[in-house]
Amino acid sequence: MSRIYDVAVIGAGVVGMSILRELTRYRLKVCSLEKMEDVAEGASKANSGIVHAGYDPIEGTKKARFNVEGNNIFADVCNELDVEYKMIGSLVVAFDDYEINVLEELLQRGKRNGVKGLEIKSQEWVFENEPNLSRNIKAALFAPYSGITNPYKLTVALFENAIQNGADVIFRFEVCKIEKDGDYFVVHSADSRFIKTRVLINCAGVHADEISKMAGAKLFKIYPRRGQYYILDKPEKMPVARVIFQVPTEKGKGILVTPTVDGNVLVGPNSEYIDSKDDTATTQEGLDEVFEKARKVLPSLSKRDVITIFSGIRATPDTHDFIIEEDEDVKNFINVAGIESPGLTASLAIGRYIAELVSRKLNAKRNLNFNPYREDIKRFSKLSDEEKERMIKLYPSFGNIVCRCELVSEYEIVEAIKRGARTIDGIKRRTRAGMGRCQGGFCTPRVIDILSRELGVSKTQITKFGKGSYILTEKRWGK
Ligand SMILES: O=P(O)(O)OC[C@H](O)CO
Ligand code: FES
Repeated sequence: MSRIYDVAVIGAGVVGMSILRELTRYRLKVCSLEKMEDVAEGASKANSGIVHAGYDPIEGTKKARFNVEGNNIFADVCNELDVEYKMIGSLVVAFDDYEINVLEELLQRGKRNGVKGLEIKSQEWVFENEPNLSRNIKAALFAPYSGITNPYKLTVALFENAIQNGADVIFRFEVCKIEKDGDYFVVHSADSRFIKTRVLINCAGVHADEISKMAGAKLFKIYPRRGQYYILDKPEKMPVARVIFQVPTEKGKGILVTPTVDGNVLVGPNSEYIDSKDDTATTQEGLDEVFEKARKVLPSLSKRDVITIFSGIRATPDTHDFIIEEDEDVKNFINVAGIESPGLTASLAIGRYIAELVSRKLNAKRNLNFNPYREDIKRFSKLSDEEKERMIKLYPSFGNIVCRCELVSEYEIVEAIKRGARTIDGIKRRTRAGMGRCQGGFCTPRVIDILSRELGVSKTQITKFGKGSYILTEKRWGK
């Protein structure tokens, strides 16, 4: 296989997919190269899903610029892509005078970064508006334009819209060598495929330092920094209405408590440097740290409500800021690296910035057929009874519930497969089948059946996330 492109993006996380989608606004042949079987397999599937206001990053940094720009456009892009985004606001809570001073610093920094609406609220205001928070809280910084989204659904939506507009995404393409051939980069995969491209963009997340080195470009280091989380069952009444942060420390923004757009409660993350870039284990120590710190803010937090735990790995750069630049020595090689928090918020603005930069560089014309709109899969759980009836008449499989915890129909699972899901996790992230209270105990075998039927492969070929993560084996004993 060999294909020739104008632009190739390495890595199909939220940043890579945002850049890819923005590139399709121009008349360019573009692709993304992804080593896994699906999009959002790295940090994009395991983070807090927070759309930050922009008071945290130091003024003048790329983090500050793209955080604020990203926040400003987030609602519009989510609207175009039919992705949930709720601007619920956030509080940073302070427990003593020292922390109240930190709130003041954050307020001033936020103003310098161009963040609107920041206010320090009194203890009374906090208790009136967030009655379940600890009575030891003395004040809080309120940011009305902070919000929440679903990070992997956003990545999927960007991917689908990029494909709709003519981009290619090549999966299972693990980049192992990058060479120059005249004006082209030749990018080789571990399984002996290659593509050629005029511009190469490095969005390889925790592996971005290795890719930059492979291209002979800037040397930097990405340190994997893990964060562990709890997800709580959907409560009858949300214990918090906003994203609740504690004051940041040198370890980051600290452990937060937030509603998710899907109606669960998310608690985490801690912050620990680890040796392996792939070590997404959770540990008792890490989870205990998360729970204790979160309980300080929300004393009613109970482990009885936990339905699952997970960890995600931040791509922390040794430069202390996002690395977003064309390489000084390797022309047409662009690093978009070290995109740790607030990377999700920044991703949409980074996409626009890079696509404009590349279009100028290649003198590309506008793609007049670009369609910014993408429609989400119709969801059984979201429709009224009349709408459900109408859908079931049109598509009988809409009336067959596969995941009873999250009320996901067979129609939704088949639709997710048509749109590119190939694994159990791919189905889970697109439909929520497996994300309910029983964590897939009931629905996973049925999802395997549907994947096997729709893809025309045996059930033993179905994986959780590709790369040998098989669920079933052939029967090898007895009759
Ligand atoms: O601890 P930080 O600063 O990396 O931030 C992690 C937050 O959960 C970001 O949403
Ligand atoms: S039935 Fe799907 S998560 Fe419980």
